[in-house]
Amino acid sequence: MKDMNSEGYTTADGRKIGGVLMEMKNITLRFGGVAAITDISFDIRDGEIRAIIGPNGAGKSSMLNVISGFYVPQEGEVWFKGYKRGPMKPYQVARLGIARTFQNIALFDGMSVLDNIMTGRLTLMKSGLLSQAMWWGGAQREETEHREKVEKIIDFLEIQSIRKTPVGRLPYGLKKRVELARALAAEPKLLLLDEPMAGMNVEEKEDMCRFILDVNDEFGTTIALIEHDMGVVMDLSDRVVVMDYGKKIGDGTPDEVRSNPDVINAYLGVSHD
Ligand SMILES: Nc1ncnc2c1ncn2[C@@H]1O[C@H](COP(=O)(O)OP(=O)(O)OP(=O)(O)O)[C@@H](O)[C@H]1O
Repeated sequence: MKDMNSEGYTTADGRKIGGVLMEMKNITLRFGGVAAITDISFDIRDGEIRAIIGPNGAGKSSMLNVISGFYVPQEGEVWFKGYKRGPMKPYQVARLGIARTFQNIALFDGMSVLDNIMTGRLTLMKSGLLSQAMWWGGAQREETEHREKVEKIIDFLEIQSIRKTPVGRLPYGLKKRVELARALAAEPKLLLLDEPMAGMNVEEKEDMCRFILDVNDEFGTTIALIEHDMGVVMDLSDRVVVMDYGKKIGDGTPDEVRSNPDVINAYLGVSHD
């Protein structure tokens, strides 16, 4: 990483990263007496791949849910695109340009791959039922545009051959790819990935890694992910936040994090599987 400032920085591999897209300021989140997150601050820069890692129960999922707007922290502030974000409904978050995948795949098993991916565009669709009835040509044109965008994503993620297959019949790795496709269909500015490699074999992990890098490169999508697999995270990410027992114990490039003694003690020295 070179010349980190408010305008951005340049990664070791020469990519230009922009200014702050999202900022978490002193976030504290409690469930009854349990503090899942204690006073954590960090930012996510425009165009970067940012990982949040940590042992079981460290608070990663809780943090992803704060970023996605699903949880509202008791203390602290969330800033996105220069505005302080208040409590929001999921569709409002989607309209802001934030999309996510889930650890336990959340797709419609009985529906085809294509139809599942189309659901990702729902928040972008202007035509409701009434306007479709009154303005049929316009609605058709809109439908065609949505289909074209979705077909582009299908090509990009190399899932043309399964576009008509019901999702329930697909192997796990492909379901994960379809979920990524659906999230991308919303054309997010910030894409949140919840343990994208969980449960995958080595080959599936390599594929997923390649697609995440390609999405970032091709669409310029900023990506924040939580992940257990240390190796994958270190290969993929520009910067990494490390959590342990709800606190932030490290934040920096993969190399910086790897050599941080607190991180080594809390995370790397322990087996978590
Ligand atoms: N809905 C909830 N109600 C009560 N406690 C919760 C809830 N969600 C999380 N917690 C607690 O908050 C702490 C952080 O949990 P969280 O799931 O965020 O960690 P994690 O790092 O994602 O763990 P894992 O890697 O096992 O998924 C844990 O002590 C957990 O038991």
